[in-house]
Amino acid sequence: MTKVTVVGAGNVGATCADVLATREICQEVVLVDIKEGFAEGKALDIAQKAPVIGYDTRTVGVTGDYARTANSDVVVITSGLPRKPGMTRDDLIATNSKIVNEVTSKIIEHSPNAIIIIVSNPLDVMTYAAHLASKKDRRQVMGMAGILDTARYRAFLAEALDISPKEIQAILMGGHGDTMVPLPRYTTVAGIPVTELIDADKLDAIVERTKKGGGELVKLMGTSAWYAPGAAAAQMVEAIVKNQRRVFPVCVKLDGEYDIKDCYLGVPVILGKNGIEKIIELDLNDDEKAMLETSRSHVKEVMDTFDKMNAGA
Ligand SMILES: NC(=O)C1=CN([C@@H]2O[C@H](COP(=O)(O)OP(=O)(O)OC[C@H]3O[C@@H](n4cnc5c(N)ncnc54)[C@H](O)[C@@H]3O)[C@@H](O)[C@H]2O)C=CC1
Ligand SMILES: O=C([O-])CC(=O)C(=O)O
Repeated sequence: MTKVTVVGAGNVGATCADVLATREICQEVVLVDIKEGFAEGKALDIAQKAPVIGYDTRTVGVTGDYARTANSDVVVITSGLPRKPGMTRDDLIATNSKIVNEVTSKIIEHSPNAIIIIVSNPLDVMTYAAHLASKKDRRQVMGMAGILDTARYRAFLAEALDISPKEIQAILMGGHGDTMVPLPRYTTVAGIPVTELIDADKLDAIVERTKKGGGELVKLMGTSAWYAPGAAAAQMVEAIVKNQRRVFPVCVKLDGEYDIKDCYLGVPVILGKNGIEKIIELDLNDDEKAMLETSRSHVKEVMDTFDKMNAGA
């Protein structure tokens, strides 16, 4: 039986659980929250949708009962505060690092073999926090951001070109923030380089909109997005539990790849039953390397803030 736990039954966690169940990605989903009754309610609602839509996945909700999460194959951590208008993702570090530390330790106690996917922000540094707390191999602790960021980029391109978003293949690198590095040189429309189909200035505008894509939604809604993020995390779970070996941008600790060490950044990987099966190293040009370095140095600064907070704790 494939069992997946989603910690945090808020907007992103509940959406992820709903996609996992609706698409029958696993047999059982356990939703956990600290708000009394909240996860139970969300799980019951998803279970009651099953007869209408027609799916078999069982959905269970618990309040802080980690014993019920035991022997999960994959755990998605979405617990933590979302940002409000005027905040950056990095502003969430103090609250969310405590939550991610605590939750990861409890998860590992009951599911030592689980592959962990972090969603909580600031994403790259929360992946670092979970990796430290779990003491697991770096291939088994990863962050979800790149699928979401490329989905935004692909959606904007599809709209501009008036074509199906399914036709757009893209990859993107770097931290999950305004320094992310979309890669138009590696973007195609059914195999046709996107640069042959769209003017450079329009493409530049789409790249800029993508970088600030999370903030655009926060401004519109007063809190951050959940449909695309929840679905993106579920897509990573699917690649792992079905050993699909799909290629996605995923946040992982770099250990010499791209000449970067000890930093958590989004890079193209092959995702399969062991987690990160392989990191793909692209032959970046000088401009792309410079953008990746800017992103690395920003993430490293936030990692240093995390280290200082922990040293003082
Ligand atoms: N990586 C990415 O691309 C994205 C990341 N995010 C991040 O995901 C996180 C969740 O966002 P939302 O679901 O919108 O927030 P939300 O506020 O709707 O849900 C968060 C849930 O976490 C729960 N929680 C807090 N502490 C907990 C603990 N110790 N144990 C279990 N549950 C706990 C809360 O009770 C709440 O139900 C935020 O940090 C947000 O910034 C959101 C969208 C995209
Ligand atoms: O923008 C936020 O705070 C949430 C997030 O990471 C995203 O939607 O990309």
